[in-house]
Amino acid sequence: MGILFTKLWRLFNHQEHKVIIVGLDNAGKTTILYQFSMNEVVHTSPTIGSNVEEIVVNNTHFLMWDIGGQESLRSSWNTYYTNTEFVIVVVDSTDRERISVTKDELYRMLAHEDLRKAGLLIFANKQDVKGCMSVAEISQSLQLTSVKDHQWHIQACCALTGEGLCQGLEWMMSRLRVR
Ligand SMILES: Nc1nc2c(ncn2[C@@H]2O[C@H](COP(=O)(O)OP(=O)(O)OP(=O)(O)O)[C@@H](O)[C@H]2O)c(=O)[nH]1
Ligand SMILES: [Mg+2]
Repeated sequence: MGILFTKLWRLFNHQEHKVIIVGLDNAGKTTILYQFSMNEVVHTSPTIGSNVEEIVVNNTHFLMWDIGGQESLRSSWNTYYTNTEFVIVVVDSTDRERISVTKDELYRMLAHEDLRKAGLLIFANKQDVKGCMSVAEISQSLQLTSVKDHQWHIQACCALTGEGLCQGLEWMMSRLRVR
């Protein structure tokens, strides 16, 4: 009875799932947010603060916060963590020099109490650029197999064409279904 009630409540309640999109500056976070919300590539400039959009997929509502990734802004990412159900980390797959910085930021985030239950989706973005890091390379650099206390998934994508973005969303939806 309890489970049935919970499922019915979710069905009619249009519960919103909070998502934060983080990653280093220039990774493609804002481009991804507007591909999700408008289905087009917008002209971006570095985000100071954040952008927020509601994305509805098959009656599932996500409230997505895209947060500026410049170094000076990263210390305030934690002000967005409360009630976050999914963290999307966007990686610029062409940026080999800074993948270790992404790794440090990733583990700092995962250790935060407010993100204890959050799922982790990693977008390996800019796959259109020749010579970029593959999903396997990024997984290894980020040591994703050592992440045991969060559900995680890594997805190759190109925010300019939208390729791979839907698969990322589908993974989030699949996590919601098994709850
Ligand atoms: N080639 C290529 N360029 C991309 C892709 N996604 C984003 N870009 C470009 O990367 C640049 C940065 O994109 P943004 O979306 O502004 O990056 P951001 O992560 O929001 O950056 P901050 O707001 O500074 O944290 C822009 O010039 C985008 O057009 C992609 O998949 N491929
Ligand atoms: Mg931005």
